[in-house]
Amino acid sequence: MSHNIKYLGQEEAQHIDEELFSEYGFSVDQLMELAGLSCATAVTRAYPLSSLLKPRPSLLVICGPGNNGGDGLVCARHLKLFGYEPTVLYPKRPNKPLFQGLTTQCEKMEVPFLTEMPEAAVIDEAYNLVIDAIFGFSFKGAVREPFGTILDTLKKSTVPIASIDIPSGWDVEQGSTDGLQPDMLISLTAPKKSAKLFRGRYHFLGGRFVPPGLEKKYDLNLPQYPGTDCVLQL
Ligand SMILES: NC(=O)C1=CN([C@@H]2O[C@H](COP(=O)(O)OP(=O)(O)OC[C@H]3O[C@@H](n4cnc5c(N)ncnc54)[C@H](OP(=O)(O)O)[C@@H]3O)[C@@H](O)[C@H]2O)[C@H](O)CC1
Ligand SMILES: [K+]
Repeated sequence: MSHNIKYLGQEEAQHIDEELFSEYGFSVDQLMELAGLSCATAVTRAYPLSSLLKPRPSLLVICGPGNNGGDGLVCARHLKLFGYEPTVLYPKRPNKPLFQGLTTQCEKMEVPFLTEMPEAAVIDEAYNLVIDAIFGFSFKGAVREPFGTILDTLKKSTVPIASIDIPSGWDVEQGSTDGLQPDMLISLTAPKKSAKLFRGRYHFLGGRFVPPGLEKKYDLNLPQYPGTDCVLQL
């Protein structure tokens, strides 16, 4: 789609996020729910149940320690409601009611949690898709464990990866030459600068919650979402 949508720098993305909470009155769990629902919906568009190659509609959702990981938990819960079989790996869990609640919600939805990262060959055998909810727009510096090992394993796996907001391990603005190469990217609010280097098949925009004043202030120039859809293919 040809549209002059703005690609955000890291600080700009963080400022927009802060303003949504401070000036515009949203709460984190509200936006996370909408972001995660967008991600689950985008996955159903790119990988409908009928297109999956394995007999069971199994997905592996890997969640990191920040809000990107929270989006992943919400996404997993909605994908379960949509008929998929997500399994979650959540190795570093923040001690905060928001994330504890999202974890309980997944458990009550009978979404299994793994205790360790499977080998690449096991992932290839068991899952149709990996959802990468490890790092979002606050990622900085060299990857720290256990996520370095997790990302190395993902690079060895041949299962397609759908990344939420940023391919994890990529610099938010500069990307990465030897990093993950996801098949899908779901940009939230607006794409980040590194999204220009995305070479996968599906780029979706989600997070249909931006008030007009904020869109104008940051010149986001967002495309119009069709009808009542919460996602848009870019
Ligand atoms: N406005 C929106 O569009 C919304 C987007 N949402 C999602 O939120 C993320 C951004 O969430 P945030 O919590 O700010 O940050 P991250 O999830 O990217 O990650 C922060 C945690 O990651 C750890 N971290 C950072 N760098 C490294 C590294 N090099 N190695 C290992 N770990 C790293 C960091 O750890 P600390 O040690 O510093 O604690 C953080 O814990 C955005 O991308 C969207 O997905 C919201 O859901 C809704 C609004
Ligand atoms: K990610």
